[in-house]
Amino acid sequence: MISVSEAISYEFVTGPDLYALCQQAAKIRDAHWGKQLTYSKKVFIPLTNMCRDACGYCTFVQGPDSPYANYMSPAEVFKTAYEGQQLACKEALFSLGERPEERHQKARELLNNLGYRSTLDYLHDQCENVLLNTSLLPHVNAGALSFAELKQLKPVAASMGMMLETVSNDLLKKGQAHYACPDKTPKRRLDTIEQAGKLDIAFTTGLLIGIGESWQDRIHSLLAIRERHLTYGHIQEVIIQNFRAKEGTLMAAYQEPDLEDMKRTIAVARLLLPAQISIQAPPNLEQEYGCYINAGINDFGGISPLTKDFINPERAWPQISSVAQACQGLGYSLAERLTIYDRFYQQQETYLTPDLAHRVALLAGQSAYPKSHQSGGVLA
Ligand SMILES: O=c1nc2n(C[C@H](O)[C@H](O)[C@H](O)CO)c3cc(O)ccc3cc-2c(=O)[nH]1
Ligand SMILES: C[C@H]1O[C@@H](n2cnc3c(N)ncnc32)[C@H](O)[C@@H]1O
Ligand code: MET
Ligand code: SF4
Repeated sequence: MISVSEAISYEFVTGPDLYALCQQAAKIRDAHWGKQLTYSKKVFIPLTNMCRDACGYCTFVQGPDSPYANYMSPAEVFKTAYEGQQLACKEALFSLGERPEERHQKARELLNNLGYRSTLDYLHDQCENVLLNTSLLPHVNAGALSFAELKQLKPVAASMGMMLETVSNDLLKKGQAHYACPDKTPKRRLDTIEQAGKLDIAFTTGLLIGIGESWQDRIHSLLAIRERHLTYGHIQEVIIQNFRAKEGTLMAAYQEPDLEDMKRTIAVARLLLPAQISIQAPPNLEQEYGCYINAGINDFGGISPLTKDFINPERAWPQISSVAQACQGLGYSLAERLTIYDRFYQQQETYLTPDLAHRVALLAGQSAYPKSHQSGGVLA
């Protein structure tokens, strides 16, 4: 693993050529993860599209005056999860806006109609709804959370996540991606990762690429994740996600990162992070997603046979068979995994309640759940 001083001084951008960098990264990936890539068969549950933040790239969010602003009802949550189960999905990905009731009267009213005062209390109970009525494992992506909130959710989610996005404070300024986003301050994001570590939650995080951050910011973001993982050992995957420009947003005309930029960032992530952390990139946000394999990813994240990617609804999921073909063309196989990686399931007393551990065991029996490839400490 590269040292901090090496990482910061390393001239990843102008230095090693992209081909050599990718080869180095792929070698580390092959040594740790073997010739197998993974994905998780999931349904997307956009519990609410209201939010107190206003990210300059987001089309998921709906303002209080929008006719589409909503909370899903318990019946809708159940229906989505149940239909997913019928299609052999094993993950219920709860992804939602952050604390809308703290900003919008409309959100308070909608929540009140459901019998709640807090979105996170409602989220907790809807994870329970999925657990009580289906075999799916909830994964919670609810943005920045406190120690108490993470602790409350731990018994009802097999894993959780939150994109760090970037450690750059510059993007909080007027006209930038994170202006007017109290939940996107690097401090709150880093604190969430830290608290999840203290609570032994198998955690997903990641970088959003091309939202105005510099190369140095990307390296510092990766190092910040690495530092916390070296303390707590809880980071299961790091997503390298490319920004997609959307009509009607502040960043509609903003340049999207190109494939080279993505490949270089993926390779750098693979070189900077411990090998046991999975590197994921979504296959629906890039036509040439097969190229990510050569840059060192070992995972494609959640793919749904039922629901669209509500955050990028115009970007359809590729067929799982097409992803498998892309893998095979490069000498890799594609296997299904669960939302919690095997390494954490192997430490179930720490990371899961007995009930969740039992459910993971049942689902693992239904899929070729990839086992951890190598043991070893967090420094592996
Ligand atoms: O379909 C999506 N899934 C997203 N996922 C889900 C992910 O694809 C998988 O469900 C997880 O890898 C399961 O382990 C996220 C999960 C997180 O914890 C944090 C951020 C994301 C972001 C997305 C996203 O933009 N679109
Ligand atoms: C779930 C995650 O999706 C990401 N996200 C939100 N909007 C976009 C976009 N336009 N392009 C790519 N990713 C996006 C954010 O980083 C959020 O945390
Ligand atoms: N609001 C959360 C975040 O931005 C998760 C969903 S984003 C559409 O991290
Ligand atoms: S990206 Fe997440 S936090 Fe930002 S506006 Fe959209 S829902 Fe809210």
